[in-house]
This record gives sequence, C-alpha cells and structure tokens, in this order.
Amino acid sequence: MSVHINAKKGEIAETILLPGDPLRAKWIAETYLENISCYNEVRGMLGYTGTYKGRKISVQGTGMGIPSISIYAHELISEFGVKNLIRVGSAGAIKQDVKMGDVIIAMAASSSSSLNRNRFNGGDFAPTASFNLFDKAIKTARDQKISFKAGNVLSSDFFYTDDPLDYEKWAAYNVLCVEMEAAGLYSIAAKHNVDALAILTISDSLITGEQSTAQERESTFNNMIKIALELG
Ligand SMILES: O=P(O)(O)O[C@H]1O[C@H](CO)[C@@H](O)[C@H]1O
Ligand SMILES: O=c1cc[nH]c(=O)[nH]1
Repeated sequence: MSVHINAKKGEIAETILLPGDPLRAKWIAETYLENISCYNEVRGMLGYTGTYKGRKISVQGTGMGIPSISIYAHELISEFGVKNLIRVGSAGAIKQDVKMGDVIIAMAASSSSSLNRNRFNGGDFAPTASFNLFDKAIKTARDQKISFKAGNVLSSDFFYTDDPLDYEKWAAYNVLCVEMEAAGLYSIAAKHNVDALAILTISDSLITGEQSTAQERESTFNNMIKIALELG
C-alpha cells in the first residue's frame, strides 16, 4: 500500500496504462482485459489489473495535471515496481493539420510548467519518451494499419487559457497538440530509469473549436488503446 494506492504488492502489473480519467480506466479494463480485479478506489482514482492476450496488465487513472500524474507515477514505480508506464490521454490540436480523432505518439513533451525548471535550478530538462516503447508503438501502429502522427507535444498547466494565441508559438515550432501530463510522466520515469510513453487522441481542436463530449472522452479512443495494449 502507498499513500494514494491501496493495492497489495504484486497486484499491479509491470506494464500499466494511465488515462487521466478514472472512468476511462474502468472502461479500458472492462472492454479490453480479462479476469479483471479493481485494486484501487482511493480518491476515486480507479485502478485495475487483468490480462490481455494472456499477459498481465494494469490500468490506473491519474487525474489531471503534472502534479497529479507525478504522484501516481512515483508510487507505481517506487512502491509497486512498475516498469512500463503508458499514458493514454486526450489532447487539443494546435496545428492546422492535426484533426479530431488523430492518434499522436509523443516523442517529446515540451512544457509551460515551471516544475522542471524548479527541479533543475533553472535548467531546461528535455522530457522524452523511452525509445523502446516509442519504437514498439510505431511498429504496432504500422502493423495494425492505424494512422498516427509522432512528434513533440505540449504539457500545459492550463486547460482554460487566458489567451488561446498562447499556442501559436508552440505550433510554429511544430508542437502538435496540448495536454497536461506527458512532461511530468517522462520526467519521473527518467528519474527512476524506467520506460514511459504518451499516446494521445485528439478530443478538441483549438483551431476549429470542435470538442468531444464527456462520454466520448471516457469511452472511445479505441485505436490509441489498441496500440498501448500491445506494449506490455
Ligand atoms: O484525457 P486525459 O488523459 O485526462 O488528458 C487530458 O484531459 C484533461 C483535460 O480535460 C487533462 O488531463 C488532459 O491532459
Ligand atoms: O489539455 C487538453 C486536453 C484535451 N483538450 C485540450 O484542449 N486540452
């Protein structure tokens, strides 16, 4: 048991899918896994372990934002021995050619958060995906004929910004979309020398104003999940 996860040792698999939304964790477990058991309900942040094609795999909600995912990633790695952490999240398109429903595989995560600048005394750490998981995800997507875009994403502390034009500079530097956790996950994984990857589905377009419904954010995104499940 850890402060925020009341699982017993051995109840969590070495490979875990991490959606921000705990109800998406429930949906993934119930839709894709066999023999599931719920190992965590602390703070409503549901966590499940089951099997996929005979392999043990877990799925855990992380909440929204870098501080929240950092807590779960830290405890999963240091208290439960998790080795492969795969975020499966929603994101907002900030580039014209990134469309609703697109799957984005995040090679790197830029951030407007001050977290890493605090951690590195003003230095700029570059949070990147682990090559192993990234390479496997690209091969899986190609094998399954799932189209995707791979590149840099922005992990922001804001969902509602004062000025939507804030994103233009990032987009001009080829950052594909905005979400709120990948940079935190990649940094914690690097610190502990384990593997992490964020796979995202575009749920909003900050270019066109399109938005998915709450239900779609909870229980769609099949292509992203199909890729993630093969990485264990
Ligand atoms: O769909 P999830 O995984 O929660 O990810 C995105 O959605 C939330 C905002 O609605 C933020 O957590 C953002 O990163
Ligand atoms: O952080 C996020 C996630 C989804 N959509 C957005 O616009 N922002």
